[in-house]
Amino acid sequence: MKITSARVIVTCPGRNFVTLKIETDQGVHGIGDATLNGREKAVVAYLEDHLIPLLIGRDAHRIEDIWQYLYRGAYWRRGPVTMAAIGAVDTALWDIKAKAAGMPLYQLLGGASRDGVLVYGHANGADIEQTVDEVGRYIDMGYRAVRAQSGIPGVKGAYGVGKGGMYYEPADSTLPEETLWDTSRYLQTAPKLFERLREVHGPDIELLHDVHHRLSPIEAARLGKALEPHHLFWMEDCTPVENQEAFRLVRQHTVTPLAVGEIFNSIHDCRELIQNQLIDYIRTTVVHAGGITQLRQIAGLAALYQVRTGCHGATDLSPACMGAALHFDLWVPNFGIQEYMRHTPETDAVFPHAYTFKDGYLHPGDAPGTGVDIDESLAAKYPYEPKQLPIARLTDGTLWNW
Ligand SMILES: O=C(O)[C@@H](O)[C@@H](O)[C@H](O)[C@H](O)CO
Ligand SMILES: [Mg+2]
Repeated sequence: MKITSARVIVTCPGRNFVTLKIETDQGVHGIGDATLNGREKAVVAYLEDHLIPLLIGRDAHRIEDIWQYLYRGAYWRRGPVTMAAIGAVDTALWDIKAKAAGMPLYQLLGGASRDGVLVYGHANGADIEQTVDEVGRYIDMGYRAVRAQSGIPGVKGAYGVGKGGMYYEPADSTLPEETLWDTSRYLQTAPKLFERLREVHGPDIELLHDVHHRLSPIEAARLGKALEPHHLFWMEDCTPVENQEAFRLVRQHTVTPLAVGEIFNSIHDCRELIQNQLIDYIRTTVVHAGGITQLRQIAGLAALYQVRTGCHGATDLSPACMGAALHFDLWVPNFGIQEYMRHTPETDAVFPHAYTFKDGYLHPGDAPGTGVDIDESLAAKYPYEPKQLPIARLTDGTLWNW
C-alpha cells in the first residue's frame, strides 16, 4: 500500500491544532496529531519541508521501518519538534494499518486489557471553596478521578485556574501573558485545598494535583508530605525534570505518588526515572513521544518497574491524539489513568470521533483505525491564530517556571 500524498492541516477552532493526513493508493487514509502548543509552526515546517517528501511512494504498512528512517535518518535525534512530527506520521500510519485490517487499533496492539479507560477531569476555581464545588460538578458528571487546582490569595494567574467555564486554555494571547508565582503562598494553600476536598467529597474520589514544575526539590518533598493524609492519586511535575536526581530527594521524603513526563519526547528521557523507581506514573503521550511505536516501548520499560502510564491529555492535544491514546490505554497492561480535558464543541465538530465517555471511563469505540477523522472543510473555516503559553515571574520580577 503506497503513500500517495501527505499534507498538514492547521486549524484554530478556539485553539491551534496541527494535523497530518496521509493518503494511500488504496483509498485508505490516516490522520495524526502534530500539535506542539505555542510552537505549532515549527512542526508544520518540519513536516512539510523535511518529512513529507520522504514519505511519498513508501509502503504505508512498514511503520517500524519508517519510524527508524525518520528518527535515525535525521541524524539530529529527539527534541519536541522532531518527535511531534514523527509522532504524527506514526499515528497516521497506525490509523491506516488498522483501517486496512478492518479493526479498531486496540485490537492490533493486542486487544483490550480492560473494559474502559479511567480518566481524570480538570476542576479549578478562583479559591478553595469554588474548587471544592467544581470537583463536585465533575463527580456529578460521573468522573471517578479529578485534578484540582485552586487560585491562590494574592497570586494573579495561578497555574491551572481557568478564566471561567469548563475549558481552560492557557495559550490565549499573541505574546506570553505574564503571571505571578508565590511559592510560600502556594505551599500554604495547596494542603488546605485537599483537606477541604476530603472533608466535603469523602475518601473515594481519586484526587490529582499538578505542581507544573514550580517547586525546588525540598519544597516538593514538603508538599508531598503535607498531602499524604489526603492520599492523592498523584502529585505531578513537582519539580523541573532536567535534573532527574532531584526526584530521589523528593522520593526519600514522601509516599505521595509522583507523575512526570508530559514534556518528555523520547524513551531516553524516561529511562532513569523509571529504572531508579523515582516515579509512579509516566505521562508521555502519543504525539509528543514519537507516536504509538515509541510509547509502546516506554510502557514496556515502565512495566518492568511497576511504573504505570498516565498519558498527558490536555486540550492542546487534539482529538486525533486522544483517540490514539485511548486505543493504547485500552490495551497497555500497566495502564494507570488517562487525562481528559474536554475539547470545545467547535473542536469536536472539526474532529469527528468514535470515543465516548460514560461513568468516569472513556472508550475508544470500535470503528476501524483510531476512530478519529478531520472535517477539512470545517477546519478551513478556522485559520491559524498566533498564540503562546504564559510565563511566570516571582513577586520580585524573577522569571520562573510556568
Ligand atoms: O497536566 C496538564 O495537563 C498540563 O500540564 C498541561 O495543561 C500543560 O500546561 C499544557 O499541555 C501546555 O501546553
Ligand atoms: Mg501537567
